[in-house]
Amino acid sequence: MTAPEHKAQKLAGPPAAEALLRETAERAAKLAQKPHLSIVRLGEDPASVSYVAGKDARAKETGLSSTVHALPEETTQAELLALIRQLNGDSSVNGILVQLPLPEHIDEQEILLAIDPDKDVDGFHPMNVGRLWTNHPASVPCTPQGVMYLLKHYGIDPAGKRVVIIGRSNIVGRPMAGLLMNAHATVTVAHSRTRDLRAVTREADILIAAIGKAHFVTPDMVKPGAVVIDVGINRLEREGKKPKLLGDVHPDVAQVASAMTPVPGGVGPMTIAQLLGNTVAAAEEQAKR
Ligand SMILES: Nc1nc2c(c(=O)[nH]1)N[C@@H](CN(C=O)c1ccc(C(=O)N[C@@H](CCC(=O)O)C(=O)O)cc1)CN2
Repeated sequence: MTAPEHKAQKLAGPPAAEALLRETAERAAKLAQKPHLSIVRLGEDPASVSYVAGKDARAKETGLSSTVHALPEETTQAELLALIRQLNGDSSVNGILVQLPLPEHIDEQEILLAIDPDKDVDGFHPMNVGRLWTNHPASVPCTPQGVMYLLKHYGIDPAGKRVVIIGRSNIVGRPMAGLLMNAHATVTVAHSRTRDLRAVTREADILIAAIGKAHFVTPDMVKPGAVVIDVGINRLEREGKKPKLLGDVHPDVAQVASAMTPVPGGVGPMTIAQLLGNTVAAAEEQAKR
């Protein structure tokens, strides 16, 4: 007789995202003014078009108002800066988000720096990055903050655990490390120059993959019983069909892990829910003034 194969618990994103959206809607309803989110998008990249449409629709369903500024690809740096300054000065706007990636001719850092830190609902402004790293977080990037919510939703406490994050991007890896350190985890950030990556990842009680390479994490890289969080969304283009979405983690890892997020339907839905949470939090702070 063969032993039954171990299958990890599925950490599904939608129930956690719905819980966060319900809390966010309740908080929004308590404010005298509907919180307003301004979303800026340049060009017609299909993924960005779809994410921005999702943000706009979810905002309205959650009792916020939102405006999408869909600008042509060839918008200049000066024109984009002028729009951001106008939104900074508009007291009816509580949150500003510039969808990434931006076209190559735009200096992304200058744009993110121009957003009023109090309206920076993406948490990308250096002021908000500093607040996170000094353990006084204000606005925190939506995907890592969403991962923290997801872990809590499923009763997974990172305190005292060994956490390995693969990837050091400003959107996920770095802020994820800050949040987990603030939550009392022992954190390692691995990346393309890490030596003997497999030995490092096998130390993890919680392994977070945010590399952007389809099925990069294989079962031999995972300690049996670890929790695995897959932040990757890799689009596999297919002739005449919608692109297939693949995570950074190979599905066979479910035979080794105790719990694992799927792709799609894992971390992805948390990003938009957390963005709306950040927008309501910004509106609450602004209402105190
Ligand atoms: N200004 C920002 N730009 C980008 C961010 C961000 O947080 N701020 N993150 C990503 C993209 N992103 C939101 O913008 C995002 C990614 C994934 C999802 C999501 O719901 N994914 C679903 C699958 C959706 C699909 O079919 O494509 C899932 O994983 O289940 C939402 C938002 C880069 N840019």
